[in-house]
Amino acid sequence: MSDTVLSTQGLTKTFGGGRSLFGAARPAVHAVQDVTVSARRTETLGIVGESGCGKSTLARMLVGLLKPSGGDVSLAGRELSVLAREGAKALGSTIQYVFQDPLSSLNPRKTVRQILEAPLVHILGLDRAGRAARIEELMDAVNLRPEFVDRYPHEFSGGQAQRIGIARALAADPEILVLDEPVSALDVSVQAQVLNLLSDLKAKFDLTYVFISHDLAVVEAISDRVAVMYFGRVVEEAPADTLFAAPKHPYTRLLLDSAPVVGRPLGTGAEEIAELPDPLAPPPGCAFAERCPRARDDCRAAVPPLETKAADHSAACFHPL
Ligand SMILES: Nc1ncnc2c1ncn2[C@@H]1O[C@H](COP(=O)(O)OP(=O)(O)OP(=O)(O)O)[C@@H](O)[C@H]1O
Repeated sequence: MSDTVLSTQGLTKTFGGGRSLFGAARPAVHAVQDVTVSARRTETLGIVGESGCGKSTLARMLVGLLKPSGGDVSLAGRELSVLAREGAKALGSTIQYVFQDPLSSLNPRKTVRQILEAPLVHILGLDRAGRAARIEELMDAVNLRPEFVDRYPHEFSGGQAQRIGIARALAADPEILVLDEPVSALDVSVQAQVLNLLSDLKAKFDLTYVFISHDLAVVEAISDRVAVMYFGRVVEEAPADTLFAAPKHPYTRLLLDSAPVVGRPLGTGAEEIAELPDPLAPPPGCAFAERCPRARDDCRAAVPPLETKAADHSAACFHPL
Protein backbone atom coordinates (compact mmCIF):
# COMPACT_ATOMS: atom_id res chain seq x y z
CA MET A 1 0.00 0.00 0.00
CA SER A 2 1.56 3.25 -1.08
CA ASP A 3 0.50 5.37 1.88
CA THR A 4 1.93 2.94 4.43
CA VAL A 5 4.65 4.89 6.20
CA LEU A 6 5.71 2.34 8.81
CA SER A 7 5.62 -1.43 8.65
CA THR A 8 7.24 -4.37 10.34
CA GLN A 9 7.53 -7.86 8.95
CA GLY A 10 8.01 -10.74 11.38
CA LEU A 11 9.89 -8.53 13.84
CA THR A 12 11.52 -10.58 16.59
CA LYS A 13 13.80 -9.88 19.54
CA THR A 14 15.36 -12.52 21.75
CA PHE A 15 17.53 -11.52 24.70
CA GLY A 16 20.20 -13.91 25.91
CA GLY A 17 20.29 -17.44 24.52
CA GLY A 18 23.30 -19.13 22.99
CA ARG A 19 25.99 -20.66 25.17
CA SER A 20 28.13 -19.25 27.95
CA LEU A 21 31.94 -19.22 27.76
CA PHE A 22 31.97 -22.67 29.38
CA GLY A 23 29.39 -24.17 27.05
CA ALA A 24 26.30 -24.07 29.28
CA ALA A 25 23.08 -23.13 27.49
CA ARG A 26 21.98 -19.62 28.47
CA PRO A 27 18.25 -19.01 28.82
CA ALA A 28 16.63 -16.86 26.11
CA VAL A 29 13.84 -14.33 26.67
CA HIS A 30 11.55 -14.10 23.66
CA ALA A 31 10.59 -10.45 24.21
CA VAL A 32 9.02 -9.82 20.78
CA GLN A 33 7.97 -12.58 18.42
CA ASP A 34 6.99 -12.34 14.79
CA VAL A 35 5.30 -8.92 14.94
CA THR A 36 3.86 -7.67 11.67
CA VAL A 37 2.10 -4.30 11.96
CA SER A 38 1.75 -1.22 9.80
CA ALA A 39 0.61 2.39 10.00
CA ARG A 40 -0.57 4.62 7.18
CA ARG A 41 0.49 8.22 6.83
CA THR A 42 -1.13 10.48 9.49
CA GLU A 43 -2.61 7.46 11.27
CA THR A 44 -2.11 6.65 14.97
CA LEU A 45 -1.32 3.01 15.58
CA GLY A 46 -1.95 2.23 19.24
CA ILE A 47 -0.06 -0.65 20.81
CA VAL A 48 -1.57 -1.83 24.04
CA GLY A 49 -0.56 -4.54 26.45
CA GLU A 50 0.32 -5.07 30.06
CA SER A 51 3.77 -4.72 31.59
CA GLY A 52 6.32 -7.14 30.16
CA CYS A 53 4.44 -7.94 26.94
CA GLY A 54 7.23 -6.47 24.81
CA LYS A 55 5.92 -2.98 23.99
CA SER A 56 9.11 -1.10 24.81
CA THR A 57 11.29 -3.66 23.08
CA LEU A 58 9.16 -3.26 19.95
CA ALA A 59 9.31 0.55 20.23
CA ARG A 60 13.07 0.54 20.58
CA MET A 61 13.47 -1.63 17.51
CA LEU A 62 11.25 0.70 15.47
CA VAL A 63 13.57 3.65 16.07
CA GLY A 64 16.80 1.72 15.70
CA LEU A 65 17.78 1.82 19.40
CA LEU A 66 17.73 -1.97 19.53
CA LYS A 67 18.79 -4.39 16.82
CA PRO A 68 16.15 -6.99 15.91
CA SER A 69 17.02 -10.69 16.15
CA GLY A 70 14.87 -11.24 13.09
CA GLY A 71 12.42 -9.57 10.73
CA ASP A 72 12.38 -6.14 9.12
CA VAL A 73 11.24 -2.59 9.74
CA SER A 74 10.36 -0.32 6.84
CA LEU A 75 10.02 3.44 7.35
CA ALA A 76 8.73 5.84 4.70
CA GLY A 77 9.40 3.20 2.05
CA ARG A 78 12.95 2.41 3.14
CA GLU A 79 14.50 -0.33 5.21
CA LEU A 80 15.45 0.77 8.73
CA SER A 81 18.81 -0.98 8.43
CA VAL A 82 19.59 1.07 5.30
CA LEU A 83 18.55 4.33 6.97
CA ALA A 84 20.62 3.46 10.05
CA ARG A 85 23.69 2.78 7.88
CA GLU A 86 23.27 6.18 6.26
CA GLY A 87 23.57 7.68 9.75
CA ALA A 88 21.74 9.77 12.32
CA LYS A 89 20.60 12.29 9.74
CA ALA A 90 18.57 9.89 7.58
CA LEU A 91 17.09 8.00 10.50
CA GLY A 92 16.50 11.01 12.75
CA SER A 93 14.61 12.96 10.11
CA THR A 94 12.33 9.95 9.52
CA ILE A 95 11.48 8.70 12.99
CA GLN A 96 11.86 9.96 16.57
CA TYR A 97 11.16 8.54 20.02
CA VAL A 98 9.34 10.20 22.92
CA PHE A 99 10.19 8.66 26.28
CA GLN A 100 7.86 7.85 29.14
CA ASP A 101 9.62 9.80 31.86
CA PRO A 102 10.12 13.33 30.55
CA LEU A 103 12.42 14.56 33.29
CA SER A 104 14.89 11.70 33.28
CA SER A 105 15.03 11.75 29.48
CA LEU A 106 16.23 15.38 29.39
CA ASN A 107 19.84 16.23 30.23
CA PRO A 108 19.64 18.17 33.54
CA ARG A 109 22.76 20.22 32.72
CA LYS A 110 21.39 21.62 29.46
CA THR A 111 18.91 24.40 28.90
CA VAL A 112 15.89 23.85 26.71
CA ARG A 113 17.65 25.82 23.98
CA GLN A 114 20.68 23.51 24.10
CA ILE A 115 18.43 20.44 24.16
CA LEU A 116 16.52 21.62 21.08
CA GLU A 117 19.63 22.83 19.27
CA ALA A 118 21.36 19.44 19.18
CA PRO A 119 19.07 17.87 16.53
CA LEU A 120 18.94 21.16 14.60
CA VAL A 121 22.73 21.09 14.26
CA HIS A 122 23.33 17.36 13.83
CA ILE A 123 20.30 16.35 11.79
CA LEU A 124 19.12 19.47 9.95
CA GLY A 125 22.49 21.26 9.82
CA LEU A 126 20.89 24.68 10.40
CA ASP A 127 22.94 27.84 10.91
CA ARG A 128 22.54 30.06 13.98
CA ALA A 129 19.70 32.17 12.59
CA GLY A 130 17.90 29.10 11.24
CA ARG A 131 18.17 27.42 14.64
CA ALA A 132 16.82 30.45 16.51
CA ALA A 133 13.81 30.65 14.20
CA ARG A 134 13.12 26.92 14.43
CA ILE A 135 13.38 26.92 18.26
CA GLU A 136 10.85 29.74 18.41
CA GLU A 137 8.50 27.72 16.17
CA LEU A 138 8.95 24.60 18.27
CA MET A 139 8.24 26.37 21.57
CA ASP A 140 5.13 27.85 20.04
CA ALA A 141 4.03 24.49 18.60
CA VAL A 142 4.12 22.83 22.04
CA ASN A 143 2.55 25.86 23.79
CA LEU A 144 5.56 26.83 25.90
CA ARG A 145 6.38 30.46 26.56
CA PRO A 146 9.42 31.67 24.55
CA GLU A 147 11.29 32.82 27.68
CA PHE A 148 11.30 29.23 29.02
CA VAL A 149 13.95 28.43 26.45
CA ASP A 150 16.84 29.39 28.74
CA ARG A 151 15.63 27.34 31.71
CA TYR A 152 16.77 23.91 32.84
CA PRO A 153 14.57 20.78 32.88
CA HIS A 154 14.17 20.70 36.69
CA GLU A 155 12.43 24.07 36.54
CA PHE A 156 9.46 22.51 34.73
CA SER A 157 6.45 20.50 35.80
CA GLY A 158 6.02 16.96 34.43
CA GLY A 159 3.59 18.12 31.74
CA GLN A 160 5.88 20.97 30.64
CA ALA A 161 8.89 18.64 30.60
CA GLN A 162 6.99 16.23 28.36
CA ARG A 163 6.20 19.15 26.01
CA ILE A 164 9.95 19.77 25.80
CA GLY A 165 10.48 16.06 25.08
CA ILE A 166 7.92 16.32 22.29
CA ALA A 167 9.52 19.51 20.93
CA ARG A 168 12.91 17.77 20.90
CA ALA A 169 11.41 14.86 18.97
CA LEU A 170 9.82 17.27 16.48
CA ALA A 171 12.96 19.39 16.05
CA ALA A 172 14.36 17.27 13.23
CA ASP A 173 11.04 17.41 11.36
CA PRO A 174 10.40 13.64 11.41
CA GLU A 175 7.53 11.85 9.67
CA ILE A 176 6.90 9.36 12.46
CA LEU A 177 6.88 9.63 16.26
CA VAL A 178 7.08 6.58 18.48
CA LEU A 179 5.49 7.61 21.76
CA ASP A 180 6.33 5.11 24.50
CA GLU A 181 3.86 5.61 27.37
CA PRO A 182 4.12 9.40 26.87
CA VAL A 183 1.50 10.34 29.46
CA SER A 184 1.80 7.49 31.97
CA ALA A 185 4.11 9.43 34.30
CA LEU A 186 1.82 12.49 34.32
CA ASP A 187 -1.06 13.45 36.60
CA VAL A 188 -4.41 12.52 35.13
CA SER A 189 -5.38 16.21 34.83
CA VAL A 190 -2.29 16.86 32.68
CA GLN A 191 -2.63 13.72 30.56
CA ALA A 192 -5.58 15.11 28.61
CA GLN A 193 -3.69 18.34 27.81
CA VAL A 194 -0.71 16.43 26.43
CA LEU A 195 -2.98 14.08 24.43
CA ASN A 196 -4.77 17.10 22.94
CA LEU A 197 -1.44 18.67 22.07
CA LEU A 198 -0.34 15.46 20.35
CA SER A 199 -3.55 15.43 18.30
CA ASP A 200 -3.03 19.04 17.25
CA LEU A 201 0.61 18.45 16.31
CA LYS A 202 -0.29 15.41 14.26
CA ALA A 203 -2.76 17.42 12.18
CA LYS A 204 -0.42 20.40 11.87
CA PHE A 205 2.68 18.47 10.79
CA ASP A 206 1.06 15.44 9.06
CA LEU A 207 2.69 13.09 11.54
CA THR A 208 2.21 9.36 11.92
CA TYR A 209 2.21 8.05 15.50
CA VAL A 210 2.96 4.72 17.07
CA PHE A 211 1.41 5.21 20.50
CA ILE A 212 2.35 2.68 23.14
CA SER A 213 0.49 2.34 26.41
CA HIS A 214 -0.81 -0.10 28.99
CA ASP A 215 -3.79 2.23 29.50
CA LEU A 216 -6.76 1.15 27.39
CA ALA A 217 -8.68 4.39 27.87
CA VAL A 218 -5.75 6.46 26.61
CA VAL A 219 -5.18 4.17 23.62
CA GLU A 220 -8.88 4.21 22.78
CA ALA A 221 -8.92 8.02 22.90
CA ILE A 222 -5.99 8.59 20.56
CA SER A 223 -5.70 5.63 18.18
CA ASP A 224 -7.08 5.00 14.72
CA ARG A 225 -5.94 1.38 14.76
CA VAL A 226 -4.94 -0.74 17.72
CA ALA A 227 -2.69 -3.76 18.06
CA VAL A 228 -3.03 -5.73 21.30
CA MET A 229 0.16 -7.44 22.48
CA TYR A 230 0.34 -10.42 24.77
CA PHE A 231 3.54 -12.19 25.73
CA GLY A 232 5.60 -10.73 22.88
CA ARG A 233 3.05 -11.24 20.11
CA VAL A 234 0.30 -9.21 18.50
CA VAL A 235 -2.87 -11.15 19.32
CA GLU A 236 -5.43 -8.80 17.80
CA GLU A 237 -5.44 -5.84 15.41
CA ALA A 238 -8.33 -3.71 14.15
CA PRO A 239 -9.61 -0.15 13.85
CA ALA A 240 -9.90 1.25 17.39
CA ASP A 241 -13.69 1.54 17.46
CA THR A 242 -14.17 -2.04 16.19
CA LEU A 243 -11.63 -3.48 18.57
CA PHE A 244 -13.11 -1.82 21.63
CA ALA A 245 -16.73 -2.48 20.64
CA ALA A 246 -16.37 -6.09 19.51
CA PRO A 247 -13.03 -7.73 20.33
CA LYS A 248 -12.34 -11.13 18.77
CA HIS A 249 -9.55 -12.34 21.05
CA PRO A 250 -10.52 -13.57 24.54
CA TYR A 251 -7.46 -11.79 25.97
CA THR A 252 -8.65 -8.44 24.62
CA ARG A 253 -12.08 -9.17 26.12
CA LEU A 254 -10.44 -9.87 29.48
CA LEU A 255 -8.40 -6.65 29.27
CA LEU A 256 -11.51 -4.62 28.52
CA ASP A 257 -13.48 -6.27 31.32
CA SER A 258 -10.67 -5.65 33.79
CA ALA A 259 -9.90 -2.06 32.89
CA PRO A 260 -10.76 0.49 35.53
CA VAL A 261 -12.58 2.79 33.13
CA VAL A 262 -15.36 5.09 34.28
CA GLY A 263 -18.64 3.38 33.55
CA ARG A 264 -16.90 0.09 32.89
CA PRO A 265 -16.87 -1.96 36.09
CA LEU A 266 -13.85 -3.99 37.14
CA GLY A 267 -14.16 -7.56 36.00
CA THR A 268 -12.99 -10.60 37.86
CA GLY A 269 -9.95 -11.12 35.65
CA ALA A 270 -7.74 -8.36 37.08
CA GLU A 271 -5.55 -10.62 39.23
CA GLU A 272 -5.37 -13.30 36.57
CA ILE A 273 -4.00 -10.82 34.03
CA ALA A 274 -0.90 -10.30 36.15
CA GLU A 275 0.06 -13.96 35.67
CA LEU A 276 2.10 -14.38 32.52
CA PRO A 277 3.83 -17.56 31.36
CA ASP A 278 7.54 -17.83 32.11
CA PRO A 279 9.32 -15.83 29.36
CA LEU A 280 12.30 -18.18 29.68
CA ALA A 281 10.10 -21.18 28.85
CA PRO A 282 7.26 -20.11 26.57
CA PRO A 283 4.48 -22.68 26.14
CA PRO A 284 4.27 -24.48 22.77
CA GLY A 285 0.76 -23.20 22.04
CA CYS A 286 -1.15 -20.01 22.68
CA ALA A 287 0.42 -18.17 25.64
CA PHE A 288 -3.03 -17.22 26.87
CA ALA A 289 -4.49 -20.75 26.77
CA GLU A 290 -4.05 -21.54 30.46
CA ARG A 291 -6.32 -18.67 31.44
CA CYS A 292 -8.63 -18.67 28.45
CA PRO A 293 -12.22 -19.78 28.97
CA ARG A 294 -12.43 -20.85 25.31
CA ALA A 295 -9.18 -22.84 25.15
CA ARG A 296 -9.27 -26.38 23.75
CA ASP A 297 -6.54 -28.92 23.05
CA ASP A 298 -5.51 -27.33 19.75
CA CYS A 299 -4.70 -24.06 21.54
CA ARG A 300 -2.10 -25.82 23.69
CA ALA A 301 -0.50 -27.60 20.76
CA ALA A 302 0.38 -24.75 18.36
CA VAL A 303 0.62 -20.97 18.38
CA PRO A 304 -2.39 -19.56 16.53
CA PRO A 305 -1.31 -17.28 13.66
CA LEU A 306 -2.60 -13.72 13.36
CA GLU A 307 -5.34 -14.10 10.73
CA THR A 308 -8.16 -12.05 9.28
CA LYS A 309 -11.37 -12.90 11.13
CA ALA A 310 -13.59 -10.13 9.74
CA ALA A 311 -13.11 -7.17 7.40
CA ASP A 312 -10.02 -5.24 8.55
CA HIS A 313 -9.90 -7.22 11.81
CA SER A 314 -7.36 -9.90 12.65
CA ALA A 315 -6.81 -12.07 15.69
CA ALA A 316 -4.43 -14.83 16.68
CA CYS A 317 -7.00 -17.25 18.02
CA PHE A 318 -8.33 -20.66 16.97
CA HIS A 319 -11.67 -20.02 18.70
CA PRO A 320 -12.35 -16.28 18.45
CA LEU A 321 -15.34 -14.47 19.94
N1 LIG B 1 17.78 -6.06 27.95
C1 LIG B 1 17.01 -7.11 28.30
N2 LIG B 1 17.56 -8.29 28.64
C2 LIG B 1 16.80 -9.35 28.97
N3 LIG B 1 15.46 -9.33 28.96
C3 LIG B 1 14.85 -8.20 28.62
C4 LIG B 1 15.58 -7.02 28.28
N4 LIG B 1 14.69 -6.02 27.97
C5 LIG B 1 13.46 -6.56 28.15
N5 LIG B 1 13.55 -7.86 28.53
C6 LIG B 1 12.43 -8.80 28.78
O1 LIG B 1 11.62 -8.78 27.61
C7 LIG B 1 10.24 -8.84 27.95
C8 LIG B 1 9.52 -7.63 27.35
O2 LIG B 1 9.96 -6.44 28.01
P1 LIG B 1 9.48 -4.96 27.60
O3 LIG B 1 10.17 -3.99 28.51
O4 LIG B 1 9.63 -4.78 26.15
O5 LIG B 1 7.93 -5.02 27.96
P2 LIG B 1 6.92 -3.81 28.15
O6 LIG B 1 5.62 -4.32 27.66
O7 LIG B 1 7.45 -2.57 27.57
O8 LIG B 1 6.87 -3.70 29.73
P3 LIG B 1 6.95 -2.38 30.63
O9 LIG B 1 5.71 -1.63 30.31
O10 LIG B 1 6.99 -2.94 32.02
O11 LIG B 1 8.21 -1.71 30.21
C9 LIG B 1 10.17 -8.93 29.46
O12 LIG B 1 10.07 -10.29 29.83
C10 LIG B 1 11.50 -8.35 29.90
O13 LIG B 1 11.90 -8.86 31.14
